[in-house]
Amino acid sequence: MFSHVTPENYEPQLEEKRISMETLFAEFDLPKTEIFRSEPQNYRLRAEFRLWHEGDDLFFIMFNKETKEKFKVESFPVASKLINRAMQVLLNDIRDKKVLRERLFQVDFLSTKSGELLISMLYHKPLDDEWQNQTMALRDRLNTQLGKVDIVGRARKQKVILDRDFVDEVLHVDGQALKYQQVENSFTQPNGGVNEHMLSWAKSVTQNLQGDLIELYCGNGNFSIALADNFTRVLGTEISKTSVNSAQLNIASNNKDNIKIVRISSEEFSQAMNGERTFRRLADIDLTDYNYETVLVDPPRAGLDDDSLELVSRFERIVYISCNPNTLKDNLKTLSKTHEVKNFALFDQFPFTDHIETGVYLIKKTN
Ligand SMILES: C[S@@+](CC[C@H](N)C(=O)[O-])C[C@H]1O[C@@H](n2cnc3c(N)ncnc32)[C@H](O)[C@@H]1O
Repeated sequence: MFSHVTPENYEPQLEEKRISMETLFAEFDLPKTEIFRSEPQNYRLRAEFRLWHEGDDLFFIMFNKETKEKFKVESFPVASKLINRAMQVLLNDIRDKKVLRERLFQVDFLSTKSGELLISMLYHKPLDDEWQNQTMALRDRLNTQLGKVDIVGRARKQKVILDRDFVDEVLHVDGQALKYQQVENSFTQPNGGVNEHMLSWAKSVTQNLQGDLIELYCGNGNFSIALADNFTRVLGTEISKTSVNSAQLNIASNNKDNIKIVRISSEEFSQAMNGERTFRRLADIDLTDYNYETVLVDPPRAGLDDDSLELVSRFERIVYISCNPNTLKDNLKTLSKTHEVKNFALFDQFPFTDHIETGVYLIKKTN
């Protein structure tokens, strides 16, 4: 199923993406596409598998997107080496342990470049003390074989954390080591190496801008922290409580004192900026005090809603990180009326899939 995921096939698939992007965006006056490569294999830091039980045996399975048929996954070449090792060690360990394997239907792995691993085990049964005792022993065995491993158990209305439900990642950006807490089940960029390229690219396009940075969809502060030194202040906004909590922690652990993060949706933030509504969550922040020249957006696949798009179009400079070329194209139709694209980058965050990550830097037209 994954025989095409080889170093030899890497460049041709990337070239296909470059051509498809340049065709899709042909109507815009774009600069040359900057290309940022991934490792051809073992680049994905998170992976989720269903479990298949057959008599006394159990396997990881995935489903064929076209035929919907299940297939057995013994190794997953796009996932990190640590995840591949953990897949085997975990199954071999729990295969003969009734309490651990019974009614286990999914396992999620979250690994880091820094060598940590969090395993989430999802069950169709309540998790009792016996399960917890056996899982602690499992965690200790995995620790001796795999390094720093944590396990979280999930069942209906239940989440059991043994020690931690997060990993600590370290990303290297232009010679700086940046620390990020990444919590189970919250958004993190899946390809750590390409994420480092994205952060470095965003740093380079915003170098020497000064002023303040307003950021929509800031997640755990991935860009906020990497870009903080380029700006006087950073104001990040994000809807997920878990990600906002991580962002606050990450600001402290990276010793940044010029970043504020607010838990607010981009739609609500646009309303606050337009003076249409006031929010208690923004009570400590004087929105009139910020310099609104540079904005960074990294929206989900749906792209920017109309109000956020309108808000963003008021800024002099826009950094737009996109994981969906089609919604990016729609949004660019509006933004290119007022802004010119200065940089256009393809980040190969998802090799051997149809997904394409893009970075666009725009500045306001002078007329
Ligand atoms: C593609 S992720 C980017 C996160 C972050 N910039 C990063 O690099 O890790 C999109 C983020 O938008 C958040 N989000 C989704 N819908 C939102 C909304 N309506 N308003 C604000 N944030 C939203 C998600 O929780 C997620 O953290």
